[in-house]
Amino acid sequence: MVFTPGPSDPFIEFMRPPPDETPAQATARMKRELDAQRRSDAIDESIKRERDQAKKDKNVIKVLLLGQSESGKSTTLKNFRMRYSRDDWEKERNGWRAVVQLNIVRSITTILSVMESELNGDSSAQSDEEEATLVQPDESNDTRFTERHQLLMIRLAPLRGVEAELKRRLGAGSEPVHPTLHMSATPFEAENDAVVSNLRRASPEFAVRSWRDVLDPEGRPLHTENTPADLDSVSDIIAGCKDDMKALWDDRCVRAALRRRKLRLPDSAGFFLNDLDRIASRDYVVSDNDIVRARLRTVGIQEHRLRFRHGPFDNPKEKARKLAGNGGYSTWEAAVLLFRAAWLPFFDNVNVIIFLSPVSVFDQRLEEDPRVNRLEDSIILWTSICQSKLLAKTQLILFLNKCDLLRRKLKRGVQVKAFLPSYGNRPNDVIPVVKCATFILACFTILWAD
Ligand SMILES: Nc1nc2c(ncn2[C@@H]2O[C@H](COP(=O)(O)OP(=O)(O)OP(=O)(O)O)[C@@H](O)[C@H]2O)c(=O)[nH]1
Ligand SMILES: [Mg+2]
Repeated sequence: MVFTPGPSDPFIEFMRPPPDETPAQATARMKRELDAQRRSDAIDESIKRERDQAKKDKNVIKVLLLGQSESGKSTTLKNFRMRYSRDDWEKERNGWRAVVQLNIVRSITTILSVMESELNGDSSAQSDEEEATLVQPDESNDTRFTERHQLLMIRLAPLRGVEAELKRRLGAGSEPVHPTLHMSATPFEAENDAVVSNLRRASPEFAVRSWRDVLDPEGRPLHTENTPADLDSVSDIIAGCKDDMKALWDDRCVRAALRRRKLRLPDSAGFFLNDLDRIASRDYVVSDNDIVRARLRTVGIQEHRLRFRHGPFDNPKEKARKLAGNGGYSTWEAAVLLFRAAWLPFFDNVNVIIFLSPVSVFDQRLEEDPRVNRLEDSIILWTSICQSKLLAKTQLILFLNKCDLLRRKLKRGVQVKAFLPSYGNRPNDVIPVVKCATFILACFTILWAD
């Protein structure tokens, strides 16, 4: 629309074409005016779009899921998506098959490596006080490996190739990630990376930037070279090894060797060896529970949009207002951040932070920095978050998870005070341990609330 001033407009004199204007000059002038008008319309349009977006954003809650590696960020997000983003969940279901298969194969190859070390006479992990209490009374020389075990190892050797193949496929969509400076055990500020650089060691765990990169909308791994026949060949080998895998996992010599090396596979991420009958078959169908339990280390930033009929954190009054006001939906934007040094830029405009702190890790050390106790690392991270001025208006939510693993660990007789002397003589039970962790972590929120 071209602007035409009215006769009383003071600008009319400026806008009036010169009396001696030639037809060519008139055409050029009109083109200039049209261009100027187009630019002006475009600016108006963009202002309108921004206003509309700002109105929509009022209903968007920005949430960050934070926590150390293996704290359960991806699992928490999966639980939300399973419930609130069911269509996408269903589309990705088959894509998880390769991840579960990789989890199984990885457990088996871990066992094979332990057997190799034992047969080569490599010394097992140093025994300590805890381990001494865990050694079975009947554990003796008859738990040594024999020719039968060697035969099992030979028959299961093809699984090493399957592991490499599955990694190649899953990595193809997202480029596997190698540990870097930013994966260190530090608070999230980057300058602390230098402190632990000399202690860093390579992490053996396969990782991808985002699980969405490896699951296409059709529910199959993204890698274009993967044909259904390729996928079937992996399933065939795994199905063919089922009985041997079961024999390996049920073997008492194997269990004894794992105990000697302090490897508790059932408590480790992505453990599926008790489900071999169901999973190691050609027609395996991935269940919801399998997806939630499947372990795929993610080291990138993932952003997801979830729509809630009413927000998960709404109070009843707010809920009623939303139901009346905008059709009852609010959007929850979740980002899972992993590199600690990458957290800071995302703190701007974030409404909620859900911080995951596993309580079962009091006796574990970080893989990326074996100096650091995992529970202490969680406390350091949480403190950094509570102290951040950028988060002064952000709601902080603390999830203490992995209580089931804590219960199992305490039941086995592992003593909290052996790892955290300050725990003192409090009872070695789940509730007191969780209360104690809550107390310590809550202290920081209160301390820095001002
Ligand atoms: N038993 C038990 N396992 C859990 C719980 N929460 C998470 N897990 C498992 O812990 C493992 C690690 O969880 P993830 O969600 O992958 O952890 P993450 O924080 O995303 O880890 P990174 O991707 O390495 O940063 C997975 O195998 C989960 O199934 C829990 O409450 N109990
Ligand atoms: Mg993850």
